[in-house]
Amino acid sequence: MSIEFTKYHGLGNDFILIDNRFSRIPIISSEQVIKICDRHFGIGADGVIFALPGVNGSDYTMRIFNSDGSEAEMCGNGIRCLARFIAHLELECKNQDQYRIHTLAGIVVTQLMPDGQVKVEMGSPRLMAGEIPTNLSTTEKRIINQPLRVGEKSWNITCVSMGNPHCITFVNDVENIPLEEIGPKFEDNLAFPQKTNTEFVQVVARDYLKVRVWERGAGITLACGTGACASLVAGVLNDKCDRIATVKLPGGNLYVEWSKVNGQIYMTGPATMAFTGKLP
Ligand SMILES: N[C@@H](CCC[C@H](N)C(=O)O)C(=O)O
Repeated sequence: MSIEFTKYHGLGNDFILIDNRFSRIPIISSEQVIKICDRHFGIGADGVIFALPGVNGSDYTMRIFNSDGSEAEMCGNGIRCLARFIAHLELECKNQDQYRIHTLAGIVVTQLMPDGQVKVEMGSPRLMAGEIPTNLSTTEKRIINQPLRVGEKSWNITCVSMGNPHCITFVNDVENIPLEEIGPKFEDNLAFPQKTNTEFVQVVARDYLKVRVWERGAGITLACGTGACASLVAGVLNDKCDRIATVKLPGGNLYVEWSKVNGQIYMTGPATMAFTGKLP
């Protein structure tokens, strides 16, 4: 039986989406994920996303696997793509523009906007060292602007979990960061028992951040939704930015807000279908 897939991207962060609504177990294995994500011998993608049936009152469940076959708890660009994919699958059955999606990081609510963008209620950031998780410690148990030795130098880092781990460091010129060289050293640093995503953030203005990302399990990507949210949170915690900002990534812009009223993070951005196909 060949399996149909649809390729989507959110600002160039690209995913293979699979309709898994009729089984509670992903219908392809981690080994197959690695194969189909390969950009030379496969379809090519930063990850694979499965749309599974909902649990506990949610409409659907999202499972996301990175291109190295590891499973992640959450994916910001991916969940926007999933919302569009679900709307496409449901066409003519339902006329819904909001979905409650169960993820390994909890329930996330997506809203299809009239202009084609997708707004996502991402939940609240988690800041305690054990929630990241990191084995770094401070008296107040949050890791904000703390030194960490990575490679040849000491970096001041802030740790934020958006359900998945993020390590954020502020730099003067994000274009000058040797991402390929330093990214893996952050990802595999012993301070992060479940590895980490890493964001290098240049504050251009209090409402404008320029970010480059090294993703756990995927390497350099053109954008990272959870990374954009984590960068804004780190910016607020370090008093470098406001609670609403445009986050410019190599693939384009995301709009992120950390609500003072309910502590939720809202992220808005595009989700684009590229093509469909069948796995052999
Ligand atoms: N690109 C994603 C995050 C995907 C998962 C990440 N690599 C991890 O392992 O946590 C996003 O847009 O958030």
